[in-house]
Amino acid sequence: MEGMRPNSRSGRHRADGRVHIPEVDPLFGSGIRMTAGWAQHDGAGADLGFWTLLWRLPRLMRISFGLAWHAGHLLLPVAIAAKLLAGAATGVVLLATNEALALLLAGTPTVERLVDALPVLLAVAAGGVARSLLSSLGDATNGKLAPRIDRAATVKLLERAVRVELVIIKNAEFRNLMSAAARGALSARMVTTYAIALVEAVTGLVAAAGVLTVLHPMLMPLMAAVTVPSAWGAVRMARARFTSMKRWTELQRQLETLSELLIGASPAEEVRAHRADGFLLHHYQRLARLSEAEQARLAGLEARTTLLSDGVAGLAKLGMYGVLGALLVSGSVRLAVAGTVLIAIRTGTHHLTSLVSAVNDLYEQGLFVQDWKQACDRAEAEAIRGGAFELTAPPDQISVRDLWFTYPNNEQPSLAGVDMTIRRGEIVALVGENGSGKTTLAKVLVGLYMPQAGAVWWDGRTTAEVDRASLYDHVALVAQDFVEWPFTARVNVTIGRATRRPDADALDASAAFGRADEVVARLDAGWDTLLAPEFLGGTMLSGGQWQRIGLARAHYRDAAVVIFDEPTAALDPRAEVAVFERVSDLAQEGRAVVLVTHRLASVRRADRIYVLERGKVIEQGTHATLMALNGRYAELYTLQASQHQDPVSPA
Ligand SMILES: Nc1ncnc2c1ncn2[C@@H]1O[C@H](COP(=O)(O)OP(=O)(O)OP(=O)(O)O)[C@@H](O)[C@H]1O
Repeated sequence: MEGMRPNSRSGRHRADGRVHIPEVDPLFGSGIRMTAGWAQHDGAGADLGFWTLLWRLPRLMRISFGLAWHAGHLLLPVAIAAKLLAGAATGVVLLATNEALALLLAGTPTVERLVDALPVLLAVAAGGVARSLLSSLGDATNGKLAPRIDRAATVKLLERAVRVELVIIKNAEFRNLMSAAARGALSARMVTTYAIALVEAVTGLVAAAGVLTVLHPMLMPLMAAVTVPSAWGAVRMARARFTSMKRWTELQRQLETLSELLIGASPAEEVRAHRADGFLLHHYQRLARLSEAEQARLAGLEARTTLLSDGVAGLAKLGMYGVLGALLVSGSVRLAVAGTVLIAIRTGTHHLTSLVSAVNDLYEQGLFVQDWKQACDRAEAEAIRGGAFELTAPPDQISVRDLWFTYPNNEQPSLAGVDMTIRRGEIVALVGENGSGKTTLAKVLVGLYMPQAGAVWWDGRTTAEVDRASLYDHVALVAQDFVEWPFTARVNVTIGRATRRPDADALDASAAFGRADEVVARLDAGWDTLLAPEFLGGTMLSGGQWQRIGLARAHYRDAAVVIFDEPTAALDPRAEVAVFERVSDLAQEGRAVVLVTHRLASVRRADRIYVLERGKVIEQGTHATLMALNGRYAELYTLQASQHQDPVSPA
């Protein structure tokens, strides 16, 4: 337990700030909470005293207010001003009430006295109406502002995230920050909502306290004595709810995971065939009971806290009545003032309770907004910063010299001193065992990753010198894990070059290249079929059908440098042969083709083959020279070829 500090019975905070649930769950081990960035602030307020929260609030609110100003300009000041004026109206209503009571209770009630009190009574009513109108104006303005903040925060995060270097966006720590930031974008609107509620609570409280002080200096401490127990109850319950939420959120996520597994489409086959349904349902019930127990515990605590705070407040009220009575008897206050005091104390208690809960909510949501800010700043700092040189024409040759590349958090380099060259009109094949660095090399070649040492030359410029967007303009990529866009078949191909004007001939040619024409012909709505079974009317494609669509997309991109990373892994033999023939055509048309594959029969036609092992090129040459060399390539090739021969029958 070194490096931990006790927090609650349900969990401990480690020195690194992550939550550790001590009980080991039979399904989730020590909990899934620790992996999710957004979960780290849930219940954050539970660790701090109320005054510490108050002290840290302005810094958190500054970020949200900046965003609110950017999203809605005057809307936030208008909402705050409306709530301030509503608070002032509360003060006016209290003072007018006091006047009215003074007039009405000055002696035995008569019609004249009532008539005299009428203007003041009208002022009480008008003040009440004004307060409601102003408060509603504040709420309506905030209602207009909140979705704008939402959009502004989310769009800012998306715009920045999409420009981040690939190596960073794939990093686990950055992914956690992004997941917290996505939640923070939603929290930004809540911070302003709670801040406006806070303004209303503070002004209401100040109005009540101010009126009491004006009436008699002794009355303000009286209100404090009556409201403090309620405030204590509110703080205690807010804290208890936070602490409980830690456990509840954890259980809730586990329950959601189980219910997704039970009703989800992708695990459905295995859930049935392996009869996992009973197992999953049993654990769902078990965890749901835990969640129920936690909620029941909280309800019990709430009841006890309310009882205690109400009891103490009752005693305080008794004392207050005693003091009020003494003041009345001694003639220090009039009967009318005593009536106003009771109303003011009720108003003050209400606003104090709202204030406490607004501060708690503000702090917790503010932490998420801080994550959003941090993620936006980090994304900006990690944005792709290419050189200034615009690559208007495609390169004639790409070459790498003594190239070294190590992924962040890896100790071993994935590329260690690689030399290679590819020219337009050539097919270069990268082969080697799993993890030898083929995919990494292909990505470094086209500027998706930047080498730590050595350089990738696109003609006379390195990838670091050129503007990266202009470089990507000349690249088409069929990645191993190519994207299955949840859009129509047409968009799935044309997104390869979304800026191109619709061109039916080009679309047909690309479909023919990847043999996607056969796939589209079988779709109910042809090119307009939605390829996303998760949406109504969507269709599901097989792995090989998707691969054909991916190939068509790369062709539609019409780029001079084409990377094929295992382009035929899911294709049937006929489609595979056809695709490899068309890959040769691409080279003959003057493109530079990099082919990463384990199907060695298909690399025989390559102009050069590079054999990689642990990030190094160990052999290179044509198929014929490598076979003659009788090294690793020849060994792998012979091994694969032998799979196609009939087994020798035992004599
Ligand atoms: N995003 C990543 N983060 C960290 N390490 C990575 C990442 N991608 C690859 N690696 C590591 O880099 C090395 C080379 O991986 P690479 O994907 O380039 O191999 P490959 O030759 O293409 O393998 P395969 O034939 O299995 O596709 C491996 O050791 C792998 O673990």
